[in-house]
Amino acid sequence: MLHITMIGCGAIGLGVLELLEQDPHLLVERVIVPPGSEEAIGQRLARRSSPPQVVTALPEDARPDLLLECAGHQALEEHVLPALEKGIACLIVSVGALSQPGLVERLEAAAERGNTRIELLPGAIGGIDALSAARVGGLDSVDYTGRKPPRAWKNTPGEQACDLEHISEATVIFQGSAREAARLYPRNANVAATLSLAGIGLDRTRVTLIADPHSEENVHQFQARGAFGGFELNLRGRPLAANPKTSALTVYSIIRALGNHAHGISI
Ligand SMILES: NC(=O)C1=CN([C@@H]2O[C@H](COP(=O)(O)OP(=O)(O)OC[C@H]3O[C@@H](n4cnc5c(N)ncnc54)[C@H](OP(=O)(O)O)[C@@H]3O)[C@@H](O)[C@H]2O)C=CC1
Ligand SMILES: O=C([O-])CC(=O)C(=O)O
Repeated sequence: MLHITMIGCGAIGLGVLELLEQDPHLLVERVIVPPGSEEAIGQRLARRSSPPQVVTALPEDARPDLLLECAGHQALEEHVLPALEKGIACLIVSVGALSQPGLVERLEAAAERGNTRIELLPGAIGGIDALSAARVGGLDSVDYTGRKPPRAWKNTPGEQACDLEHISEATVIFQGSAREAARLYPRNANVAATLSLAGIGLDRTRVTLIADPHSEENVHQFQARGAFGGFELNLRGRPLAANPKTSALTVYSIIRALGNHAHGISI
């Protein structure tokens, strides 16, 4: 059985706990939450059959088999970097954090010193295997469009770009590089960052973000061109009820990745 510590217990974290109850090979034994929320989250988890321990940092002597991040960009600096140094393998979904200059190099160096690995999960998007394979032959362009209902852009700079409550047509709220998208939209542009890191980088990947009052889904589209040929993907993700910014596929992507670590066959 693999022992997992999970960072963050919000929409994704609760979804992961729910689904892992079915799998005897995987146990979330501990969750790391922000200081001040231990009691509320502890009470929420107490109803579960085997509730994880709730802490605000990884205990000094703890050595989980895997550390799973589903908290937000800040958690990489706070929890993932020190865990890698200690030799703990980490899986992350807040991939947009890697747009911060120097963080990729620091994560890589920490993993090397700890003789371990950090895995960037595909989360809400698919096709990362094909895109990163295509990169080997050379890529000319990758263009990404993220389209979500207006409620998914609340508390983002999208509020300054348009009147989210009253738009009647699909409205472009951002156009620029994936690096800029990930910085301005940390909770909505992790897919843009993932595509960039698999493809032609954060500065060359062109991103368009759209608030669309006619969409009930989080739609992720990209086109890639290169020596391999061409590739288009259009993924219509169902948002999680607990967080309209986040697609349900992100939870399933985590379950798949954890299963691949625990089971005899990985796919
Ligand atoms: N790769 C992908 O495709 C996707 C990636 N994501 C990433 O996953 C993250 C989580 O998504 P989701 O679950 O929907 O968000 P939620 O806001 O529902 O949950 C995040 C939880 O993590 C907690 N948290 C925040 N910072 C820390 C920290 N430093 N240490 C421990 N806990 C922390 C939050 O606490 P509090 O509310 O008190 O701040 C909250 O309870 C997103 O912020 C985004 O970065 C999301 C969707 C897709
Ligand atoms: O869950 C999604 O649809 C994608 C998302 O939020 C992100 O890219 O950060």
